[in-house]
Amino acid sequence: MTKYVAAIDQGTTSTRCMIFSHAGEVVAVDQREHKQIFPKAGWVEHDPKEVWENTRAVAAGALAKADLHASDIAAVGITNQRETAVVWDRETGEPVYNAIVWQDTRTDRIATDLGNLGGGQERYRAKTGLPLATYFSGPKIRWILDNVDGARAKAEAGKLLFGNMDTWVLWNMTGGVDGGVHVTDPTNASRTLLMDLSTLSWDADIASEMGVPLSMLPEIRSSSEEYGKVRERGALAGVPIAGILGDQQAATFGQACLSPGEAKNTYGTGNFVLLNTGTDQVMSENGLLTTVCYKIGTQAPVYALEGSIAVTGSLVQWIRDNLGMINSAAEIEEHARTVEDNGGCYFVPAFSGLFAPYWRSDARGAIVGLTRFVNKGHLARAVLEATAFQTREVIDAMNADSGVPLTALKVDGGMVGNELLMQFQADILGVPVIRPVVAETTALGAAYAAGLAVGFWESEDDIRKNWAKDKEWTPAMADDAREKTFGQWKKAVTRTFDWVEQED
Ligand SMILES: Nc1ncnc2c1ncn2[C@@H]1O[C@H](COP(=O)(O)OP(=O)(O)O)[C@@H](O)[C@H]1O
Ligand SMILES: O=P(O)(O)OC[C@H](O)CO
Repeated sequence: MTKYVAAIDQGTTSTRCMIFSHAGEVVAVDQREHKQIFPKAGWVEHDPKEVWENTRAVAAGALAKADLHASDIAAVGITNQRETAVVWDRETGEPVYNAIVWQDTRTDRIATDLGNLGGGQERYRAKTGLPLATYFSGPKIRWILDNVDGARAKAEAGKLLFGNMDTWVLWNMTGGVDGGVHVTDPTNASRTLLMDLSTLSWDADIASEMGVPLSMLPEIRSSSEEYGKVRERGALAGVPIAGILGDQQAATFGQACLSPGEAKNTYGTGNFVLLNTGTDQVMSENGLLTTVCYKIGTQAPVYALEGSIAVTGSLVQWIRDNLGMINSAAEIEEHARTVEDNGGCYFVPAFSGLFAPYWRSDARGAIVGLTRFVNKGHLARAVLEATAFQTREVIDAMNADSGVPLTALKVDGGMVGNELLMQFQADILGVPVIRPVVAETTALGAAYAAGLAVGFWESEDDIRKNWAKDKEWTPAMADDAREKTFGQWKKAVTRTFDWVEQED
């Protein structure tokens, strides 16, 4: 009997393959980073072919590290950075343009123009659960078809395919031009601005208004079922691909947030707080998204409220790569520990505008409160505190929308190894912050979706049983100090508004 399940985690900065045991323990990991391409201010691209090469390499790498063969793997799940859009030629398999990444703001004008059509903003939100913003895939597809020579004509002739990274990876893994499967799941489809949240199908009116031919769009299946088998040439040859979840929904699943009212926060390139709302679609009045949390086989879809924050861990990367202030992400904590507090300094990283709860594409980053007193340590603190303050803002919005205050927050992702940040997060929220033993919940969630489909795990109870607490941080800050510093943060945020003129 096969003893393991694999997951491909195609993230914003890297691609990983992880292999898990039945107990949900990590057996092997292989990971490769890909280039971040910044052709101009506000633009962010990835090379889809590099991502696919990395996927193949890490799949082979993880198997080799664990000394396993494809026949030891019961199923593979795919999880991915969401919204990032790839358009490729179905006959050659060649992308017609680089992948336009979720952080990219070039579609500002397209989003504004769509919003100006009759009832735009509200109509989109009511149907798709999303605000019309640069973040989502639909306007990115429109941009490619409008700007790449010959692309629109080819798309209208049925020669081009669209996919988020899940679909691009799945299509290639199942054979590409030789019979690749063109499929997505509702968690990814719900991030395009093109899917009707109630029917889980593409909305023909919106697609037509957006200028996206339906023939380009993948078939929407569930998050947990067999879509196809890995092509014979590849590592993992013949293994069923049986789970797809957008990375934030995968982390929610991997954190066993399987009942209404349970929430998690993932600290990666950005932060994403998801609250499971069960089979109810809760429409936010406070700047959150309504999204599909998961759909297991033929079961009813489960929905979530989401607070998406564009820049958190990537601010630490920026301090490392663009300023050279630290050599590694972990080093930021050492600098932050040299001081008692932020010295009055606040860093609002509105590099891609501001996402939830503001949705301001006209905002840009700002460091405020500077005096000659402020040193490297204060700046390091301000960088880490920015993540915690932004999280507090989306949790406040969530509490207001749901009417039920959160009592504890489960956390995961690359930044949760930062103890200073985790303590400050508990302080600024005023509720405990809890980290699980397996912090790789994104890949684990995709593995669970795939494993459930093939009977490797029997039910969601197996997922609950596998979850175990590693560490908990309890709030230690006085209420007045908390509200004072949070008030200063909110004031700092207003200083970033109205900075850029509309982008063409
Ligand atoms: N100890 C740390 N302190 C602060 N930030 C960290 C630390 N370790 C990693 N990070 C940040 O976490 C992010 C990586 O997290 P990860 O979950 O791997 O990201 P993603 O899946 O979004 O690519 C990076 O942006 C990095 O700067
Ligand atoms: O790849 P990550 O972990 O930065 O996640 C990106 C999100 O899916 C964007 O919505």
